[in-house]
Amino acid sequence: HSGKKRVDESKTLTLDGIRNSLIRKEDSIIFSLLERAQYSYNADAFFTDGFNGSLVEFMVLQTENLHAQVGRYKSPDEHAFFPEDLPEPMLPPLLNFNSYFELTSCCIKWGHHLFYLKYYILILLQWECHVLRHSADSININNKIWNIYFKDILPRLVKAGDDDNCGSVTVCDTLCLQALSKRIHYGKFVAEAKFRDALSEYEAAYLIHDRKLLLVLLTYETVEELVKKRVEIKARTYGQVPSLIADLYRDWVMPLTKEVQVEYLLRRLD
Ligand SMILES: O=C(O)C(=O)C[C@]1(C(=O)O)C=C[C@@H](O)C=C1
Repeated sequence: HSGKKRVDESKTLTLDGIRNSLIRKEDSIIFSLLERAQYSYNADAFFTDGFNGSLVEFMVLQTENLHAQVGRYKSPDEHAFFPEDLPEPMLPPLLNFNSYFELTSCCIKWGHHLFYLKYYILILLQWECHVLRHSADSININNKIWNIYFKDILPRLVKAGDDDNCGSVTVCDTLCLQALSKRIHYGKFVAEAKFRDALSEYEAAYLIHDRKLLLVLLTYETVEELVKKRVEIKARTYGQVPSLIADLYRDWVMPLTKEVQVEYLLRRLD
């Protein structure tokens, strides 16, 4: 029994489990990119007057503002594009090892011992689920994702020009950016699983801070081929630009996921 329990508990940390999670995230990415592909580029949505920002910045910031209030960006697999401008959640902190300390100070301050008792218990139950190292919090490549999305991905995906759909376009862009960011930053979990599977190799590369070696260690060409093929097949069932979406995966999505992995592994033992 105990053997089986160990396997169950570690299921979420295995590379296979994490790869399945990446597969599910593919659907949101493909679907939101194909929705966006119905509209033209609509540069007006990205025009910034240098003071108020662009319509799409407004949309992403306001969406993040709302989601932050229910604690979205306290989760280790969520990364905001405008993290510095977000409000604290209205809900009690969600339950991981780090929030134990926030919670303690909160309780001392307000004396809500009973109210928070259930959260203390849940924290203890979830102790094991704290998968990533603390240094993971400092990795957020959303600025890069933003620039690549507007400069490289969109121009390949959509027609140039305007079709007077600025509003719809900003909604689509927000969804695309969030889906891409979530998948790419999931690289942290992929890297953690790989590190645990091959401690000594990754430790050796970490010690000499060798980015190239880390990249070689974490790259699986055959898996990348499979991902590309699968994305192409999925995109074909929805729309007319299957190979383009697969190419975007090859050129941007997978390389950025690997970049997050390298960054994570470089800080994993700090
Ligand atoms: O599945 C993995 O091992 C990953 O690291 C994910 C991923 C990807 O982005 O899909 C990235 C690098 C690997 O070469 C293969 C695939």
